[in-house]
Parts: sequence; structure tokens; C-alpha cells
Amino acid sequence: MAIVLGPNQYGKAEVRVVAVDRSTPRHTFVDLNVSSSLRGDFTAAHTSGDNAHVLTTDAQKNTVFAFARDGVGTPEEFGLRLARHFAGSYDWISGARVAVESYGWDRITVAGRPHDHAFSRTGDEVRTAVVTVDGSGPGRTAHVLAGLTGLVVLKTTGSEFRGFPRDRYTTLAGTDDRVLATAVTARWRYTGTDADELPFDELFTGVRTTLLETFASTHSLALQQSLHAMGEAVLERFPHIAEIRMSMPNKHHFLQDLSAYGLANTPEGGAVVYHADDRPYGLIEGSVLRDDVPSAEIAWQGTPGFC
Ligand SMILES: O=c1[nH]c(=O)c2[nH]c(=O)[nH]c2[nH]1
Repeated sequence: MAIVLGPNQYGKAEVRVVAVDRSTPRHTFVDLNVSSSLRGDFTAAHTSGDNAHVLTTDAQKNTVFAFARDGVGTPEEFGLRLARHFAGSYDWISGARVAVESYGWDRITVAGRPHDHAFSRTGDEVRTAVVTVDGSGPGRTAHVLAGLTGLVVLKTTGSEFRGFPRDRYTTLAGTDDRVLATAVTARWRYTGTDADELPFDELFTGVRTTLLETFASTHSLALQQSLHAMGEAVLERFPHIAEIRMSMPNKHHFLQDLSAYGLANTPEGGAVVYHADDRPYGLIEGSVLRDDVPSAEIAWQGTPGFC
């Protein structure tokens, strides 16, 4: 029996880079959180402290800032540039994973006009991109996962949940009309990496819109059904997407019992009052995929959780 080093990777996590285009008085900027991980032969560093193969995490951080100087472009393209640079930059670096979070900002409106250089954060929603490059020679592969987290949605009707089995612990009443709310995390894998074929910004907006429209227009019999419908609509509309994975917490809204104060809690004669529970929450997770596209597990390696 021998004890050996298993899979490993290392890099700089959460490099916060803000790149401002000041070339005209109307500034634009990107606000990113970039994490790099290198894969390859780093055995000696682990087993004997020999750092001859260790491209420092400090240099990885500096590379992110240096590349931002040339303009960032889309998160997907920025990730591709960085991951391609790192993978094969030394013989022993066989692959790289670059994860990019992109934070949105809106212009502040002053006297009815969007301001040139003052902004407000758009909220908790974050656009994500994860690029994985594997290999350095002609057999090199690259994968792009685009996505979003924190897309909080709610519908006040058009949602039912009933017909479930009842064991001795089942107390939930079935309902044909409830509030349905969730915070969508979604990641989708493109079939290619070519920015000319894949206008990443346009595709991101299109997928986001599709998720929203489908959530809104699906008469939901379960959050599971909404998740599936949302994924299916994305794959139907976007042929360059091979698969989509989603994680959707069920942000429960329970009807508040007002009877102790002698009040009814029905739509007649007043507002219907719910209490919004933040925990525990149901966690509904699933993927929707094309059955004729080969899977690419390496694209998901290092991406924690279900998606
Ligand atoms: O849409 C739902 N799916 C469930 O699996 C579930 N379980 C539960 O208690 N409420 C709900 N709602």
C-alpha cells in the first residue's frame, strides 16, 4: 500500500478587477471577480516543497489585471483568453479553469438623464462564466459554461402543488393556488467556443429572457415542472447550447393565520397575507440536455454543488 497525491489544482481565487473605459466622457466599466485554477504536474510541490513547477498564484493574479488592460470583452471571452494563456504556458501545466463573475451596474438617472459616470448596482444577480481548457497541443479542448445566480422571481398565482403521497408525517395541504418564488442559479454549456459564432452577450440576454418568460408563463404544478419547462425552452431556442443545469430553492410563502385577531385571510375584502420563510427551503435541482450531444464532465469539474 502506498499513500499517493490525488487530483489537485491551485490558483488565485476572487481577483476583483474593475476596468473603466474612459476614452469618452461617457464612461463604461466592467466589474469582475475572477478565479483561476491550474492543473498539471505539481507533485513535487506537494510531496517535497519543490516549487520549480509552481506558477505563483500572485503571477496568476497579475495576469488577470494585465489582460484587463487590453479590454475585457465578454466574461466568456475574457475567461477563454486567460485559460488559453495559462494552459500550456509551461510544459507541466496541462489545463486551466477560469471562473468569472460579472456584477451589473446601471447608470444613475439625474434630472431624467442617465449619468455619464455615476452608477448603482443592479442587485444580487450575478452573471457567471466558467472556462476550462484542457491540454496544450493540437488535442487541446476548451469548454464554456455561461450562467447566472441570484435571479429572484416570484409569481402570485398560476402555481399549484397537490397530488403528492401522504405518509404519517405529511401535513402539507395540497393547493391549487399558491405563491411561487425562487432564486435561479443556472449554468449552460455551449457546444463551441468561437465568439464569432456565439455572440456571448446576446446569448446571455436571450437565455435570461427565456428563463424569465417561461417561469412567468408556465402554469406550474410543481417547481420541478417549472425548472424542466425553463430548461427545455432554453434548449429549444438556442441550438448552440448542449445542456443546462439549474438549482432553484423554493422560497416558501405560507398563508399567515390571522384568525387569532378575528381576521379572514382570503382574497375577498382585503390583501392576502403570507409569511415569507427564508429557511428551511425546498431545493429543486435538475438538468435538461440534448441526448445527441456528448457529455463533457470536465467542463463542470471544480464547479461546486449541483450547478
Ligand atoms: O414545487 C414543489 N415541489 C416539491 O417537491 C415540494 N415539496 C413541498 O413541501 N412543497 C413543494 N413544492
